[in-house]
Amino acid sequence: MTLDRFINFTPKENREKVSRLKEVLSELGVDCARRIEERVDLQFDALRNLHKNLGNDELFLKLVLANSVVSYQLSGKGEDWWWEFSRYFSGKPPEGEIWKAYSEFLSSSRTNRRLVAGKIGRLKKLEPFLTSLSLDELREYYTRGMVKLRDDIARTLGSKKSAKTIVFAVKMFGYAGRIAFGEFVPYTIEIEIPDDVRINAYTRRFTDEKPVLFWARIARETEIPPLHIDSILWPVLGGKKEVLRRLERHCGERAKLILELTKL
Ligand SMILES: Nc1nc2[nH]c(O)nc2c(=O)[nH]1
Repeated sequence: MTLDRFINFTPKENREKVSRLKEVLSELGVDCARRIEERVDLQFDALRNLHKNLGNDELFLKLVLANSVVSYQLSGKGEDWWWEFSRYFSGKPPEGEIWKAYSEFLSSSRTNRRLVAGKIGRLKKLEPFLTSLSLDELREYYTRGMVKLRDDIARTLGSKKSAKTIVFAVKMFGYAGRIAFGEFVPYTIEIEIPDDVRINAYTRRFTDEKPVLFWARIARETEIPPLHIDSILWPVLGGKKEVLRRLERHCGERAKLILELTKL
């Protein structure tokens, strides 16, 4: 029996704000999340650029997984990191082991300079898993909803299934799968939101509950999977001017609702 059962922990939350949050999210829905992912999120563009330049679906998908598991403690904005990744490997595709290519890449990176030894260690652990995968197996992970992918990466790295980089790898693989296979597979409700600094700070406006638990509940109540909620929130919370311009250009009337979320 855990201590939680003895302590009556009721998270404090701002009910009015949470109620409006749910109304806005429900009105936007998964369709709008998809539009933001594909037309507004600069990370999606970075992946499209890499895919075009590599001309190799299998390598592309594996690089996206590798990059996701070292996407933490960045020294710049996530959008800039994914573009740095895209440009670097467009010009210098790895010819051998991916972790070795990262030793060189991270030593010159502007946006991912911290904890480099630990990040290379994670990539070394991931390497046999990536090497073992064929393009058909990667396709199967994608078309079956990516839960097995999450479980297999978590086991390989010895991480929790809800760890930020694990669920984030699923998010980015969802982008990459769409680009490589030309088919949209929605994220499933059981995969948690990546609990990064942006999402964590935003969650505090509504509740003192753990972000992952809070967004899992909001996901159930709005029927929008947490990773799609992340896609609605994350780009606009970054406040990049280019993102705001794209939002106005591609989301029409719904841009106002999305911007309202940033003011809650
Ligand atoms: N929650 C999210 N965290 C991120 N970090 C990063 O580099 N990209 C993301 C993202 O899309 N969501």
